[in-house]
Amino acid sequence: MKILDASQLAELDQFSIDRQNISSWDLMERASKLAYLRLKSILPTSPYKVYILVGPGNNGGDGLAIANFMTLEGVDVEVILVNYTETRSEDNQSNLDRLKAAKVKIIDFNKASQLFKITSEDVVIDAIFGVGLNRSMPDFVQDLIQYINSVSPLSISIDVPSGMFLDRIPSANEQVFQSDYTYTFQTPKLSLFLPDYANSVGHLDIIDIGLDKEFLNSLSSDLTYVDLESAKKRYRFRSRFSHKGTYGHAVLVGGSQLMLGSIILAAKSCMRSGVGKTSVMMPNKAHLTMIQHQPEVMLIDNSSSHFISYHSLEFEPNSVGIGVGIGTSTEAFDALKSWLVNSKSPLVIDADALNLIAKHESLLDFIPKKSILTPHPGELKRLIGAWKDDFDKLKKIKSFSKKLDVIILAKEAYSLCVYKDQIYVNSTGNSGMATAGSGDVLTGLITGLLAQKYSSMDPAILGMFLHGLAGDLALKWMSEESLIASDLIDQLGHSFLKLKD
Ligand SMILES: NC(=O)C1=CN([C@@H]2O[C@H](COP(=O)(O)OP(=O)(O)OC[C@H]3O[C@@H](n4cnc5c(N)ncnc54)[C@H](OP(=O)(O)O)[C@@H]3O)[C@@H](O)[C@H]2O)[C@@H](O)CC1
Ligand SMILES: [K+]
Repeated sequence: MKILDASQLAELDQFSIDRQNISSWDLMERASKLAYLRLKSILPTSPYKVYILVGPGNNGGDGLAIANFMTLEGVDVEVILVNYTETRSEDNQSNLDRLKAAKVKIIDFNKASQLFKITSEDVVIDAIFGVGLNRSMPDFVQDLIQYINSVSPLSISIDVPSGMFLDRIPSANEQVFQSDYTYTFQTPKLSLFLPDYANSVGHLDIIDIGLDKEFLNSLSSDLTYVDLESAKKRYRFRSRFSHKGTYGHAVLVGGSQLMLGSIILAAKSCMRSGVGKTSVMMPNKAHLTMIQHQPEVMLIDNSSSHFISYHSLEFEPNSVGIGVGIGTSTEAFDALKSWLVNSKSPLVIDADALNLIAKHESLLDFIPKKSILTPHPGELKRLIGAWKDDFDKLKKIKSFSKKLDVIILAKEAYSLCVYKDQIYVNSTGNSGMATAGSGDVLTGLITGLLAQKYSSMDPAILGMFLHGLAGDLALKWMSEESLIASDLIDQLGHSFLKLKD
């Protein structure tokens, strides 16, 4: 699914209105009705009061329309008109007139107004600013948002939390509404996925309001939200007339004296990726353990019992994944260098291989083009340097990717797969996956997909999607707390099945 900017969203809006021969008011009514239906399912069962904070624009118009639906169903609603400008949009005005006629309680809230009192038992719907926010909010709106955040009622934002910009992170003294739920319309917005906005979005729902799909697809955007539909398009069905040679030979290189589990996890995950063959180079003291865990795996001669060895393959693998558990010793550095120098095709590079590259910049020159680097935030920082905020981070990742011609998969709550100017945001995954070994499973999976000749960014994009989906599927049987990396491997088969539904 494409991620659009504010002007594209307005264009899409207008096109859909014309094509469907409806008014903008009809579209607002449709969007608001759908948001209200979601809202209904999360409202408290005990008595509650709803405050709807409404700006003078179309986001406020949505809020007023929702107020109407709630009133019709007998909910105790109070509308607060947050008047940050005197210009009220036409649809906002029509909705306001309708509410006034229905005698709903409506209060004006201006620069000079006193803050009204709410409690944590109340429900607050935020329709102050939507995607139209284009400059710092006036102080009295900031104060209002700060107050509501401090009380922490059940909070729902319409389209985006007020104070969220689509193209920048607010400064330290700017407020952003902190929602428990955000109902965004039609297409997600990049800021909703960025860690700098983590406290503001809450549970995200993307509501299809029936805007024109054909026109949406025709809009050009470097930003994509990887949902099931877009993952399915990348998946390749297997042919009955295939053999193990069809699906490639993956090599995984990893492990060191005290870190041997990671390479075992990566190998097990790789075996579940659909790859034809998996060979592993790891310290020889754990060879037997590896085979006991996964007898399908083949071993590559490795003379050291503590470290990985140099590249000395007598065959050309279809992919190599290197780095998990290798440590940052001189031996690991030398071995890594030999793998980088001697590999003829892109590598999957993770964990300590990334730390070694960050520490020894001379290694950068040897990274094969189109390699996939999978840093977690700490590794990313060592690699590209500290960033000012998430937009600055994206800029730095893009320029690193362009400079080295590599794909960066930045592991986050919403992982980002970046190649040059293109950004793919993952939709799957959960907090239970923040656990040791989770990254090793991802490395194994991507290495296995890369061996199957999935083109360009597909191994990274599909790998990140399937990995997150495995985590989500695991939660059907267990809690986030109890999820461990091995559970992800167990669910990979179910993840693949979803792609075939
Ligand atoms: N796209 C869709 O599919 C649909 C969209 N819909 C809804 O419309 C929403 C977008 O509405 P919107 O364009 O009217 O903008 P909104 O966020 O209400 O802001 C209002 C105005 O405030 C102004 N302004 C900006 N910053 C300011 C500041 N700091 N201080 C003071 N003023 C400031 C700025 O005007 P300006 O002053 O720049 O001329 C801006 O226009 C969208 O989020 C969604 O909820 C749905 O109804 C249906 C389908
Ligand atoms: K809002």
